[in-house]
Amino acid sequence: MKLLYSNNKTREIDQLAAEALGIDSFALMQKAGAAVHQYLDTHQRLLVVTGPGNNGGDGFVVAELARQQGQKVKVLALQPVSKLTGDAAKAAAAYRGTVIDEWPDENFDCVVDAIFGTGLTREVEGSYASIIGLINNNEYKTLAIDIPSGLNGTTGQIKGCAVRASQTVSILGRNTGLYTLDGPACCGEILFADLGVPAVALQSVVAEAQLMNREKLQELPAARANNTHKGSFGHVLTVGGQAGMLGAVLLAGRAVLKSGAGLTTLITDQEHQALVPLYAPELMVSGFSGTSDDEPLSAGKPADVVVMGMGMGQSQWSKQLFKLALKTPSPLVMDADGLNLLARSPVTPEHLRVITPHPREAARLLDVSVAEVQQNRWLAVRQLARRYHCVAVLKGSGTLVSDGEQTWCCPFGNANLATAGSGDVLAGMVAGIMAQGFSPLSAAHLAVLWHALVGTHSRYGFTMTASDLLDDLHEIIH
Ligand SMILES: NC(=O)C1=CN([C@@H]2O[C@H](COP(=O)(O)OP(=O)(O)OC[C@H]3O[C@@H](n4cnc5c(N)ncnc54)[C@H](OP(=O)(O)O)[C@@H]3O)[C@@H](O)[C@H]2O)[C@@H](O)CC1
Ligand SMILES: [K+]
Repeated sequence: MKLLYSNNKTREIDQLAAEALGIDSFALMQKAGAAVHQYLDTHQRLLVVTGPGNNGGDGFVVAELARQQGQKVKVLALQPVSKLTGDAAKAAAAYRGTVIDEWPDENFDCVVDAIFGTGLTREVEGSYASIIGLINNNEYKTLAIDIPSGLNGTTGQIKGCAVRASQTVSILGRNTGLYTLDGPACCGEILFADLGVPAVALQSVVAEAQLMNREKLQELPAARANNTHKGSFGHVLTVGGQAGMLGAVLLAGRAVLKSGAGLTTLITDQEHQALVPLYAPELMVSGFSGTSDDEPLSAGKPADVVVMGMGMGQSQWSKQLFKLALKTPSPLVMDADGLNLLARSPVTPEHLRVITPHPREAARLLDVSVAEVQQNRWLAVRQLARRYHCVAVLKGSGTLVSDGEQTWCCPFGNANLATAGSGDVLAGMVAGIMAQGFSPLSAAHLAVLWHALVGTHSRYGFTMTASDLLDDLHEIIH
C-alpha cells in the first residue's frame, strides 16, 4: 500500500521517523542523503545544485558521499554557505569538496537538484529560475531530491518554473504533488527511500490518498462459470448521442461490453437507430424522439446501470433525456454533457453513483474556476464526491477517484490518452464493470486503472485512437 501525503504531513512524518530511529534531524538528513546517493553511484561527474533549506542540506550530504567515493563532484550553491542555518549549515560544513556560485562551463553525467523540497513557499523567480532553466536545457540526466524544485509538493502545481527531472527520489513520505497535475511531467521516474523506518511508526499520520496499484486488476474475473449467460453479467443503458453525435455513445456502448457486461442498449437520437447495428452489431439500440411521452429508459425491467451524457449535448432533446434519467431507479454513471446538465439541475438524483468530470466539467459542478480545481485537485475530487453524494473521478494527469473519504490516485496513463473519445470509453468501462456487481468505488478505480494502463502501453503510442484503446483492453488483463 503506497500512501500519499501533503507537505504538512510529510513534515510530521520526518519527526516521527527520527523518533522511531532514535536519531536527530541531522542524522536523518545524512540517512536521506545516503539513500539518494545510492541512485547516483554509477555517475562519475556530478553537479549538485543546492538551495537555501534542508533540501540543499540533503544535496551537500550527497556531494560529500560522492566525493568520498572518488566521484568528481561540484556543488553549485545558490544560497551562499555562510547564510545557511541549522542542519543545512551542518551538512555544508561537513562537505570537503568544491563549491561554486555560477553555472560551470564543463560536462557532467548527472545534475542533482537540491534547490527546494517541501519548503517551497512561493513562485520561483530571479537567479533560481535562471538556474532551473539551465538545468532543464542541458542534456544530462537530472535527479531531483524529494521533489523537483519549483513543484508544489502538495498540489502538483508548478510555481513559476520547475525542474524537469529524469528521476525523483521521494524521501520518507510520498508527496501527493508528485502524482497529479504537473507532478508526473516534472518527476520522471519516481524512486522511494523509506530510510528503514517501519510503516507502523508512521501510521498515526493521516494520508491524503493511496496510489493505485496494478494488482487491483486481478479482481476482474479471469474466467467465468460455464452455466452463465449474457444476463448474468448485467444490462447497461448507454444514453447519449444527440443528432449527429453518434460516435461518443457508440464508443461508450462498446466499452460497456468490452469491459465484460453482458448486454447494453444505446438510447440515442432516433435518427441514429438504423446506423448503430452497421457500426456495432453487438449493441442494441432504442431511438429517442425527444418528446415527453417517449420513455425509452423506463421500458421493461430496470437496467443494472445507466451511463449517460456522452455526446448528449445540451439541447431540448438532451434536457428531456436527462429528466427521464433522473426518474429511473437504476444506478447512474454521469459523464460529459450529463455533467453539464447536472451542474444546472436543482436536484441531484438519489441514484447517482459515479461522475467522471474533466477539470472544466468539475469546475462547473463545483461552481468555481478551472484554475481553482487544478490548484488543489485532491480537495476538488473530495468536494465533488461530497456535494453529489457519489464517487467522483477527476480526470487529467494523475486521475483521482474519491468517495469523499478515501481517495485514490492513478500513477499510470500518459498523453496517449488525450484523444477524442477516450473519456467516453472510460465512462462505458465504469458502467460495464459496475453492471457485473462491483461497487461504484471499485468499478471507478478498476476502470481508471485499466484505461490508463492500456493507454500507456498502447502499441500505437500517440497515434492511438479511442477505438484502438477498446481493441487493446484485453491485453492488460491477459
Ligand atoms: N525535516 C527533516 O527531518 C528532513 C528533511 N529533509 C529534506 O528537507 C526538505 C525540506 O526542507 P525545508 O523545510 O528546509 O525546505 P526547503 O524545500 O529546503 O526550502 C526552504 C527554503 O527555501 C526558501 N524558499 C521557499 N520558496 C522559495 C522561493 N520560491 N524562492 C526562494 N526561496 C524560497 C525558504 O525561504 P522562506 O520561505 O523561509 O523565506 C527556505 O529558506 C525536504 O524536502 C527534504 O529534502 C530530509 O533531509 C529528511 C529529513
Ligand atoms: K529538489
